[in-house]
Amino acid sequence: MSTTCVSRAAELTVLRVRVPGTTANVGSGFDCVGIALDIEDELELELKDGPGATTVVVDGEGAHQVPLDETHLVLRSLDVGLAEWGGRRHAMELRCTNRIPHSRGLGSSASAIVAGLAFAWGIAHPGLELDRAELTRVSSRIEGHPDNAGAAVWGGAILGWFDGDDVELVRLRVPATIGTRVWIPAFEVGTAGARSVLPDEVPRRDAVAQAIASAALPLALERRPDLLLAATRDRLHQAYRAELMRPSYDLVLALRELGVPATISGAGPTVFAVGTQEQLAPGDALVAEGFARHAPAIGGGVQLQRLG
Ligand SMILES: Nc1ncnc2c1ncn2[C@@H]1O[C@H](COP(=O)(O)OP(=O)(O)OP(=O)(O)O)[C@@H](O)[C@H]1O
Ligand SMILES: N[C@@H](CCO)C(=O)O
Repeated sequence: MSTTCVSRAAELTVLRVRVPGTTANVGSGFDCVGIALDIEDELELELKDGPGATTVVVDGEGAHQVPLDETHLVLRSLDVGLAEWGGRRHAMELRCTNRIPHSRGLGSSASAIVAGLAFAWGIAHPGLELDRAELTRVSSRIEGHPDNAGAAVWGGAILGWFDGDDVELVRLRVPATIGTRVWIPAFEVGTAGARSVLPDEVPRRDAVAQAIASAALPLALERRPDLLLAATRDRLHQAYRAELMRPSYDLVLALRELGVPATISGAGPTVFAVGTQEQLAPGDALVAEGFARHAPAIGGGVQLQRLG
């Protein structure tokens, strides 16, 4: 078994992964709706012969913050993938060009996890296409919920949830007439902290309102943009997190007041909006100081390429 893995890995030189950032929740779809965005990290893993040390080189977002050793999230996820699918660690160099901002609600951690798992798949199964269902299962287990991870794996928009240890995932067909906007602030909010302020129980009227909005959300994204403002209305998480990201929460309220289907992206503090050009236009005219506004296309899923 180990002989097979050594000879397989020795045929590989460099694996390249491109992975999109993602927005989660889209308002009412807490922990289950995600959309990939065309803001991509690009990573290369150079495999060297035999065992030995791993070096990590990071450019771009998080370059001076992420660890450059075995605790790097991509390497930790790669190890989980190798334990799942077989294959062993060689000496290697990991090179990351990061464009997804960290701790802003654009799914950077899920993307790093998916990238590490895609490398592991490439080592364990050279020549085989990525098994996206497997990647979704393992990345969602590491991340804890499938919204960001599922969207990073498959691209486009997804609805995903745990069914025991498995993940049920439905790909949503969002028409090309639907666009997105993100307003990215300079400050960061960690996901763990943003989850810790959520209550364990909510009033029944909020639960009912959330059920109605989240039931309408896939329909609104696929073919009823006129429902997007109502379907993205949240009663479960955004208001509870407002004090952690007051400027973002206020911007969401101002945009929604103008009819723009705006939400907090993931656990924040980026603000996200989705809709037709007509629905998004009032937001483009709004001055939002302290935020960098972008109009990313809806992104594709993780890609694994073998070079040499
Ligand atoms: N490309 C990366 N390489 C290494 N570590 C990363 C990378 N991206 C994220 N991380 C780790 O994940 C942390 C950010 O994760 P966190 O879950 O707080 O935010 P997020 O994933 O950007 O946002 P959200 O989950 O709300 O969309 C970073 O501080 C860093 O430790
Ligand atoms: N659904 C998650 C996304 C962040 O990982 C949350 O809002 O906490």
